[in-house]
Amino acid sequence: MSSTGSTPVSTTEPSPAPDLEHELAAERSHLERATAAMADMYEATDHLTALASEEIAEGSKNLAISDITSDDTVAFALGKHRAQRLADLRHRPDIPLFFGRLWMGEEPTNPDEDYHIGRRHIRDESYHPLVLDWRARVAERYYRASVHNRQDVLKRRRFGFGNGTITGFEDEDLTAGIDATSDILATEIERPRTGPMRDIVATIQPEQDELIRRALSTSLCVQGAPGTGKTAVGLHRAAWLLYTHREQLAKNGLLIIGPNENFLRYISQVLPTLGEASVRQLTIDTLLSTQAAKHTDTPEAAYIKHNERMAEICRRAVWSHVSTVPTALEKIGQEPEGMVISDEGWRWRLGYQFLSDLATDAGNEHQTYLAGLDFLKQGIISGIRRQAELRTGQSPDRKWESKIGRNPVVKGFLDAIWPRLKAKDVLRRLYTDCDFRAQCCEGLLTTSEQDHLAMPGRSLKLTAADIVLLDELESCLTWSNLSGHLVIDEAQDLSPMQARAIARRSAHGSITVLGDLAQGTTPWAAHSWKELLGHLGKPEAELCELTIGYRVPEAIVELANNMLPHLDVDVAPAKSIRRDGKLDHVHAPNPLTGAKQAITQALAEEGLVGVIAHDADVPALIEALGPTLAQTQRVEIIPASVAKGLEFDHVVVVEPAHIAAVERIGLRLLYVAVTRAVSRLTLVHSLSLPQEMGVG
Ligand SMILES: Nc1ncnc2c1ncn2[C@@H]1O[C@H](COP(=O)(O)OP(=O)(O)OP(=O)(O)O)[C@@H](O)[C@H]1O
Repeated sequence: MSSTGSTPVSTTEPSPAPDLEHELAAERSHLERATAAMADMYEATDHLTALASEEIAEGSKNLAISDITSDDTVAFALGKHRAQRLADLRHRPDIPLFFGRLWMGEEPTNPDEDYHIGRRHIRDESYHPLVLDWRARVAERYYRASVHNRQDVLKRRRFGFGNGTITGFEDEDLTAGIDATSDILATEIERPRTGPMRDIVATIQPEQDELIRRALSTSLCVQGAPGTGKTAVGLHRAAWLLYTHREQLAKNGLLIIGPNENFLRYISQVLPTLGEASVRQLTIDTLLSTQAAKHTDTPEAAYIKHNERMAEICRRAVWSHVSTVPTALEKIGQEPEGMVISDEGWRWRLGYQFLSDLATDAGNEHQTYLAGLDFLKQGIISGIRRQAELRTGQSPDRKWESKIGRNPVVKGFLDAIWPRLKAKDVLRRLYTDCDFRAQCCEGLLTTSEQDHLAMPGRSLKLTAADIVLLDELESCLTWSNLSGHLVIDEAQDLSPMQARAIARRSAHGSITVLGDLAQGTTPWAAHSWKELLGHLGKPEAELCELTIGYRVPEAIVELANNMLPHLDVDVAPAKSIRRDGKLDHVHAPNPLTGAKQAITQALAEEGLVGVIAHDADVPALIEALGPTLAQTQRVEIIPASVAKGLEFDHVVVVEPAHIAAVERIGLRLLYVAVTRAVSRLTLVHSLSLPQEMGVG
């Protein structure tokens, strides 16, 4: 295949070689036309939306604040839409308007169709497409067609770009029957990382495209070794879903959930460059509001609170408040045979059997506590209404019904048999009432485990795990909100209880779960996707595995694969498509001085340098490096616990044995750290390297 240098080269052309310079000039002029057409689209959008806003503003003149009308709401929405649309149409010279071209048909010399493929649709004044959005149906062939399955494609062209202009292209003749490799793809994958994550829209691989374009109704779980493109797939899937199901998702929402703010910052630019600036990207803590926690659990308490057994304990804690009919009748001073309700001279009787059947149905047929209470109340009102209809021959109205609902006997009975509950009160009772706790935890937690839930005093000191439990309790009381589609990255780290909270937010939607069991570093990290998918409420989700590594070069992948058998998970190792890259290990009596030298050397090359150390070693490292190195734009110092998902051209891992020594998860933290390297990895150590690394 051709190279992407400043001169275009084409090697796989079937027929007489075209005049490449002439072709390049034609492509550049197409780029100019597309750029001009996009500027026209910008102008037209600006003009139209400004007119509509003016009209609405004119109509709202002289209105008082209290007169806010639906027009004002429309104006607000329109303003927001306008800003987004204009931002999307604004030309950014650093983002090429197209990256590929497809010729389709049967006759290689006379194609029927010819499309340029880019990040967004661009049309000329007569609505003729100049660039097709990569998400359009026909563009799928750009990613999937091969010599083995041509899908009507005759030729595929990939463009090389530099400084906002086309520097070259390479052509692939799909009718020639020979597989080809792409220099443009290789260059793109090996390009130095200079900032946040980029989109991969120009070089999406067939196995990735397969996942990106899976139907909205399909829930997917993508397991993949480090650097196999899981995050990239998740983000491009989000963009594809929004394009294909815009209206539906505008109503029901699409959310991206990531492990921490660092990670969200790193991925934050991908969707906006794909024209999707309004997607909400949240950490799991923001989604569940756990940052509001003012207190911290002991590790033992946190572990128990995140365990799936807590789901049943919460269920019992709520439903155990339901009393029996005889107890409730006694409590409100009524006879065991039933309840007598007086209302404006009338006396209505509801017998024991009627009440008992109603209470049983309320418990059996309603999955939430408050829905059960409502069913019971409505049942009592209907029972009385039926008697009223028989006696008076008339059907009472709604006003009468709500009066009966407020009747002291009816209210007293409902409070006694089915007291109104608040999630916080239930949690407080679980933590402070020893007998109640024992009753709810029976057969689920040992007594010493139960003790970790105990809390002295009456005031609830909420921890992050407590907030997740409140969410669970809340869901036993009433239904939570639902969402259209959720993309959950680094999902292996979710606890069963966090997964259940997510499940409640996507009960009627679908999800894309991305992760790597080998990178699980929370105390409750998943060991099996099947189990986690069950907690996420999607046991039927399709499980797929990606194994081709696009980030980590072969020599470093080999090191990571040495560690894999020691990580206690059953996942496939990565196969890197990158033959470049360098792995060094430097023995330094003082690892801080060694790190300083390694960073200085790393800075001699292009790209970002990530320095990863045991969390506790980070302050000393920053001090040792001094302000010049520690604050260099190209150097980032990362505690091992938050390195997940990130990548750097050169990674310096400081004292790997310290990281590996972290209880239970040390080796996995080290596995994550070494797999952040795009080109070069230096291991700086004074202690012996952990033997699981299999390094000399
Ligand atoms: N088809 C592709 N073309 C070009 N670059 C790609 C492609 N697929 C993935 N990459 C690049 O490979 C790197 C790794 O991708 P990504 O972060 O999505 O992997 P991951 O599987 O989520 O990794 P990890 O498990 O380590 O977080 C990124 O820089 C991404 O842009």
